[in-house]
Amino acid sequence: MVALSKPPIEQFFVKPSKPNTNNPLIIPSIPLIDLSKPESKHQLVKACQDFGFFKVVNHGVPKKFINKLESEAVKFFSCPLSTKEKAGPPDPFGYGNKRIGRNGDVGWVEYLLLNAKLESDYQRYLSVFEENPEIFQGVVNDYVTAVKKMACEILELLADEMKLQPRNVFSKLLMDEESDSVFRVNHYPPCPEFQENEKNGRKLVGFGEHTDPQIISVLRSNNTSGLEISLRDGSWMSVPADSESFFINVGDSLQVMTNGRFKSVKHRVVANSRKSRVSMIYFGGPPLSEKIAPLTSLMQGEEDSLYKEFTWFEYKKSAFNSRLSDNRLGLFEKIAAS
Ligand SMILES: C=C1C[C@]23C[C@@]1(O)CC[C@H]2[C@@]12CC[C@H](O)[C@@](C)(C(=O)O1)[C@H]2[C@@H]3C(=O)O
Ligand SMILES: O=C(O)CCC(=O)C(=O)O
Ligand SMILES: [Fe+2]
Repeated sequence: MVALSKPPIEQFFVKPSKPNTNNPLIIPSIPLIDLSKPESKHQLVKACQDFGFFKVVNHGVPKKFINKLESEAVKFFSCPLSTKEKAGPPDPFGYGNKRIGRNGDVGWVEYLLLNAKLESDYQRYLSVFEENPEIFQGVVNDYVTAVKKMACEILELLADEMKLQPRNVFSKLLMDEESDSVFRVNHYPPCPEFQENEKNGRKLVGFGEHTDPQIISVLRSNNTSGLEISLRDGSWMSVPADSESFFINVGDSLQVMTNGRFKSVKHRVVANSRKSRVSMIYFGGPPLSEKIAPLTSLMQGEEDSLYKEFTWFEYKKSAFNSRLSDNRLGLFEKIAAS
């Protein structure tokens, strides 16, 4: 078990939310997409429109890359706190513990936030790994390269199905040398002091509700559940963990580029009092100078753009000044004329 430093436990309680009002006979389920099947294109578009979230199998990411990264991550998080803190605080990259971002959000989580650029200098974090420090960098590079390839394939299938030209209209933003993508490894340690509260139906915030600002996020976790997505009626749906699959979510920037057709899904993580959860997420983002606006080729007839144009730099700056649960895109929405 990993000992994390203080803050009162009440700060980590999930606020009560709306009960599920869906017809219990039509329980929504997470779309499952087999990337090896030709019908996946159509299913991908539907999942991005209906949920902004889906699970993929036959993803092509080698199992050995996933296992190696998980074992390096577990090794890192098992180090004494004083050792891990040498890799922090995150500014924006590095080791973080309980504090998420710069604006007062807290969660029962510790994490490593890294630049996803392969040539990034991880020296500050590597010094923690006294033996063979270069192994960590190699393992992250292999994993990120494979996951980015899968993310690009998904984005190209989406563009194909929507008849967008060129088919790399989204994926080229991740492939660009200047792509501003981030990689994060989260560890939610068990919290035995919370067991009593759990009996009263309380939940412990691991990572508070939010949407991801980038284009696309690719998540893989161990077999401890905790991830929840927000449904249209405002209720929360728990996503059963599956360490063999990847979970994909639409980010704010893709919502804007599709003029709201695809939904940037609100999600959160509830921590577990008994089991630890380890997740790794690749956030595929565009270059800082990239203009983000609805694609003209997608706009039909008199369709108005729902968003003011912005560069990724502008959006990112504004996002990083916001709290997790803020509606970040709100500032960039055009007010419809009445
Ligand atoms: C509270 C915050 C943490 C975050 C930056 C922000 O100000 C608002 C967005 C947050 C988020 C969510 C998705 C990713 O985990 C993340 C790295 C990102 O790009 O936006 C985090 C930011 C963070 O942890 O610094
Ligand atoms: O750790 C997880 O499972 C999800 C975390 C998350 O949503 C994030 O880091 O943006
Ligand atoms: Fe997220």
